[in-house]
Amino acid sequence: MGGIYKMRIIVEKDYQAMSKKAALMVASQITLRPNSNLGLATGGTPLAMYDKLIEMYKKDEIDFSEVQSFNLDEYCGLKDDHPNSYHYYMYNNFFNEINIKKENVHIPNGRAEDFEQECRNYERSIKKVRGIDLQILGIGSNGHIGFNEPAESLNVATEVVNLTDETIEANSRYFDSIDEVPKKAISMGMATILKADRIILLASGENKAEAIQKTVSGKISTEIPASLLQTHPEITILLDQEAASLISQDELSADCHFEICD
Ligand SMILES: N[C@@H]1[C@@H](O)[C@H](O)[C@@H](COP(=O)(O)O)O[C@@H]1O
Repeated sequence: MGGIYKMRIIVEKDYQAMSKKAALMVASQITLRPNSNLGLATGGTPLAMYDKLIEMYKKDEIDFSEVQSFNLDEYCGLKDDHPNSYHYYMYNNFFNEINIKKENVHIPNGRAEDFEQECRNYERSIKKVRGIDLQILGIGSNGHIGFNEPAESLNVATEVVNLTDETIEANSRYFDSIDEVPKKAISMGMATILKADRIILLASGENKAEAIQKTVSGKISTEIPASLLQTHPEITILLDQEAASLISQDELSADCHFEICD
């Protein structure tokens, strides 16, 4: 079989090399389609990718003027200018340094008066632009993507979600204390994510190795939400060596492409 359904796993030697490759992939997408719709992620992992994209923009190698962006998620209850809100993160780490138009930036409103309406509107705003061309994802150490936490069933569309204790604890490293971490967030659902034409999942470091091993293992479980990515026709898993350290090549499904870069 030619195998159009092929998961690509690319292992780069370290975090910087992984981030550079991710930035090049995003840049190619924008070069091919200047009015691309990008799905964007927060967290520590994509920070160096954003830095590299800023560098490329400053060298006139990419133009974001026609790009639309859609963030995966936002905490409920934090003001946009709270240093831990994903609004603040995106402007502070990326948007303020590039020429994306403010009206083309979409981030769920974690302080909406009517959350259900906000979630429906968010889904509608993605549909209105004919969907996401390229979705960037990180992964939680429990296998979550966006804020789709391990559970018996997962949300299809954008919804308000309860964060698990594990996620609250993991994300408390960005807050002054664990009590300050919001307990709820708005997150794109699994179908919202899986509808993207292309997906790149980034993971770096040993603490992601187990989640990555389960994500690519050839089995799907709602207890590892990222494992559903194995059903996507255009998925690239971009890793550093530590994050890839528990992958056993025998476990990978036959149509998986595995590549180790020097
Ligand atoms: N909702 C975000 C995810 O989108 C992100 O992938 C994850 C991992 O974050 P980090 O990259 O900091 O490990 O954290 C948060 O929970």
